[in-house]
Amino acid sequence: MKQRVGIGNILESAFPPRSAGNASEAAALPGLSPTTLLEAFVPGYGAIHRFLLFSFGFDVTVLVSLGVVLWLSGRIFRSVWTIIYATVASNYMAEITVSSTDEIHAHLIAFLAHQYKINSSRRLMAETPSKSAWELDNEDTETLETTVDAKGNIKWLNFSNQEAKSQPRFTPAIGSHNFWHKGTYFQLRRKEVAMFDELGGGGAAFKDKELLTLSCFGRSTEPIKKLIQHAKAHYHLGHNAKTVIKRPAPKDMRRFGGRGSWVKIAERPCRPMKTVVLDEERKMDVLADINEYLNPATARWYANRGIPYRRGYLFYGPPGTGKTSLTFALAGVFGLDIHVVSLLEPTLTEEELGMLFTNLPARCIVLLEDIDTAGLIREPSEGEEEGKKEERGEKRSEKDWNVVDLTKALKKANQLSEEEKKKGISLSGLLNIIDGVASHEGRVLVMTTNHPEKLDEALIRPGRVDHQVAFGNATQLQVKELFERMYTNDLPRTKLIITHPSSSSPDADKIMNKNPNVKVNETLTPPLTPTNSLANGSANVNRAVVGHNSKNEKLKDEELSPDELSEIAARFTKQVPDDMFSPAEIQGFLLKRKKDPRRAVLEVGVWVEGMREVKRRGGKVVTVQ
Ligand SMILES: Nc1ncnc2c1ncn2[C@@H]1O[C@H](COP(=O)(O)OP(=O)(O)OP(=O)(O)O)[C@@H](O)[C@H]1O
Repeated sequence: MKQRVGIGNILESAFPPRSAGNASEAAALPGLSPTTLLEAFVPGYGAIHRFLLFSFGFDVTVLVSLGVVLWLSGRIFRSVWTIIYATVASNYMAEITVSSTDEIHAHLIAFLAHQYKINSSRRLMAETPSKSAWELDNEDTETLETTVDAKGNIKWLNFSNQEAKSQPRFTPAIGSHNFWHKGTYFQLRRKEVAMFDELGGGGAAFKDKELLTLSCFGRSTEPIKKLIQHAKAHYHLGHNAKTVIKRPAPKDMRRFGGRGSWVKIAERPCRPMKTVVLDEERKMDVLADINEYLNPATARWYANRGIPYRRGYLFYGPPGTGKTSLTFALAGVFGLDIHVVSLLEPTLTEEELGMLFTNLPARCIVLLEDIDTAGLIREPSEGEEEGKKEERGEKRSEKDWNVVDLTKALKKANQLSEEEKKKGISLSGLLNIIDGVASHEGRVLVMTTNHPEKLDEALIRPGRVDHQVAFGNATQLQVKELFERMYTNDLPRTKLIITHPSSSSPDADKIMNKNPNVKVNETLTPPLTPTNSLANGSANVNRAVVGHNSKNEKLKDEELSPDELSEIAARFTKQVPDDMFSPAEIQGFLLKRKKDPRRAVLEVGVWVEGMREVKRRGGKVVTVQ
């Protein structure tokens, strides 16, 4: 019979168990000693034990027993701790949970990412933050320059490694974390939960949602509320001089309702009101009107008189005359977010639009751009429909119907309903949402259009549109203003760098208090492409960068005094006819000569003639730029 030969067997035969006759051994290893127990559970343990005992005089059982005792104690301690913690947590701890569908979640995560205490945690999650050009500009420590080598080759700016240089953001990983804040000990639990989410069309799927639970000792949630408030303030601190633009969240997120129905799509520096070239009186009218409306006392005034607290504005005029620009400047002045809605979005239904309006913040601007192209459909009344049929000669008696007609009619009805479905929002639906009984109060609604004459009367009746502002092509005065604004010397670029609360200066609160740990860093205005230095390089390079015109080379990048600028602006303005070009067109012309006002003066005559010709022909492709 074949015998199994293993290491255990070999050791067994080499170190057989002592005979029971050995009295001292028997006393040391009684029937239920740890060694016999281990022998029962671990095959071959006895032989190993004897080998180590005989060879090195080392009783491994002592070590193993110690390990088992420690492991058992650990288990017992953990179980006891869990029970104690659960008892303490349920009786002596307060907690607040935040869902990732709410913006507070983002505020808290951003705050915790900044918290040096969390940063020192051993379990972090690395995220690639998406940053806008403005944020990158604020963070750039070095100012890039375009340089020219000895051979006259231009070294253009290159951003190929910008992704590599960008700093990841570290946030607390999924799990538990502890930290101190303002003398309070907090526990943070971050976890993902799968939610059963019904999708449109009868489908369903599991969706991940994150829950953030903050807890602290004590029966009051006050410290957590303060922490959340602090996180919110911290988040908004960097956004004070920014205008936040939001749009409806994707369809499956909108379903949860709440403030998560809107998502931030952009955040840009506030547009100063003075950069919008518009008749000063008209501008002041709008500003005063909105200022009056937003005053908290006005809400009471409206309520006392039973007037719905809503205000609508219609900005109308040709393309590129500043309708959107004024909306952004207004948002900056009043510190409001802009909620942009496109009524052409195919997935947006009337109910959803209504829900989106009910989830607007108390004060905000809602922007409905190009309302005339929004494809709003006015449901025809029965009379109108009959009339149309008669016009088309479609009216006939019931007897006239045959099977072919019937099939055609059914097919058409199906197609129509598909089209209707795609259109999504009807005029009556929109009217209801704007000022129906359940519609939101407190918002500023701005509708823009290039064709006010195409709008339905009902849409712009007082109550829906309370203030209309006309925009037109630039007057000569406005042309001068645009010119002067383009060539006014920039003030030194002032960068506000909020220093990251580091371990040496850990107090993030200093940022929140009015004694901020804020470093104001003055740097020069961004460098110009070195056209002057290029002039010393090869003639080819010079032409490539400078573009054309060599006559005014010596005048480039020259700083103009206010008097000189005003004089050049007057010469420029004289050549631009009143009310012919939109501010956007003039801005486009000037932008191509943004470092060279005198060149703009020299070339504007040719440009005006060329553009006049293009407009006369009704063409779209410009021959002069
Ligand atoms: N009145 C203005 N003052 C200053 N800049 C203007 C003015 N009008 C237009 N611009 C400039 O022209 C560009 C387009 O302007 P804007 O989007 O505000 O025009 P709009 O009237 O909303 O156009 P559209 O009807 O096509 O939406 C912007 O870069 C803006 O700076």
